[in-house]
Amino acid sequence: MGLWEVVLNWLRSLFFKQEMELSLIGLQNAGKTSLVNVVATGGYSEDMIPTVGFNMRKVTKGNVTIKLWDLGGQPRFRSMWERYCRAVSAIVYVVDAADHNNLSISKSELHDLLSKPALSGIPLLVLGNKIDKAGALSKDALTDQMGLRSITDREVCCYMISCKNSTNIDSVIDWLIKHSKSKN
Ligand SMILES: Nc1nc2c(ncn2[C@@H]2O[C@H](COP(=O)(O)OP(=O)(O)OP(=O)(O)O)[C@@H](O)[C@H]2O)c(=O)[nH]1
Ligand SMILES: [Mg+2]
Repeated sequence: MGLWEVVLNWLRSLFFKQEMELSLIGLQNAGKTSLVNVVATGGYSEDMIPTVGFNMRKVTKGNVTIKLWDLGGQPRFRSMWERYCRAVSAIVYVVDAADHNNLSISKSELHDLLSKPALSGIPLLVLGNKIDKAGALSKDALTDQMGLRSITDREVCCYMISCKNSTNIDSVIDWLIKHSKSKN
């Protein structure tokens, strides 16, 4: 990119809204819909209804409008994950870091998804959620158990978060905004 183009893009970003599209993926009960609520309104509830199919939400942060596809994580909805990931700027994969019993299935669903040719190269943000719970894994342990070091064909980033306590939600939003800009 030439200098003139960089300056133009910067000027454009000051005056025009940018849009990005994201998909939120992960097993049922991981906290995907809770994350959408926390990012959109800051609200958190224990009393959540499992997502049937998918929901679409638009959230505006600064001059970036983020279109979020919040997908259902139950087994019957997993076959549609790939379809909703094809056009996105990034895939956000949410894991319940305190649910040790479901980690290996979460890992295999993630690696299955990433093996789809249509999704090659799409940046991946893995979020270990529920770190407020006793027994939640550390980032290192989660990285290990999810096999994240073996993913070398795309940019991979991992944060440990709590939707309940709003821990690290700012870092997530910063990462998302950064990836919307690099796309334009
Ligand atoms: N302790 C704790 N519980 C959380 C946190 N985030 C979400 N939960 C709880 O986890 C449960 C499931 O949350 P959802 O956001 O509905 O999970 P989901 O991934 O959207 O589930 P599906 O829509 O079925 O795929 C709810 O009872 C939430 O209150 C967190 O950070 N800490
Ligand atoms: Mg949901």
